[in-house]
Amino acid sequence: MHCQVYDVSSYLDEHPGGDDVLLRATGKDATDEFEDAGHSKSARELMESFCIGELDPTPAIPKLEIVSKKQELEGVSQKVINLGKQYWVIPVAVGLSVVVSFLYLRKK
Ligand code: HEM
Repeated sequence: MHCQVYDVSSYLDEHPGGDDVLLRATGKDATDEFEDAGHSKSARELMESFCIGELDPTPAIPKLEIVSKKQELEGVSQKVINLGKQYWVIPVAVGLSVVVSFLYLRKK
């Protein structure tokens, strides 16, 4: 709540609002729920005795994938090989048509 972290585990049985509301707010920002309940000044003072720390406002650092130069080159050469594999049909088709036209012209 309010960028602070509270450990209310020892207060569950004593909380006048019940333990269920506290348990439901565990592990998340309960600022709105806390404010909606209209807590008194003494409740806010009591709350401070349960404060265990501050929430770190810095966003989590995204995980980066480490790719070595060698892996990168291997990826490129694999792509070229795959491309070559796909286009074997063209030279074969050209070769076949040359043979067929040669045979056809020889018959004439
Ligand atoms: C360390 C944290 C908290 C403390 C010390 C605390 C303390 C109290 C106290 C003393 C009361 C009695 C009324 C008053 O004096 O204001 C109360 C009532 C209540 N609290 Fe909390 N509270 C805490 C957190 C929360 C949270 C996180 C929620 C909601 C998720 C919550 C929900 C309520 C509700 C619903 C009531 C009943 C209000 C009513 O009957 O009108 N409290 N609390």
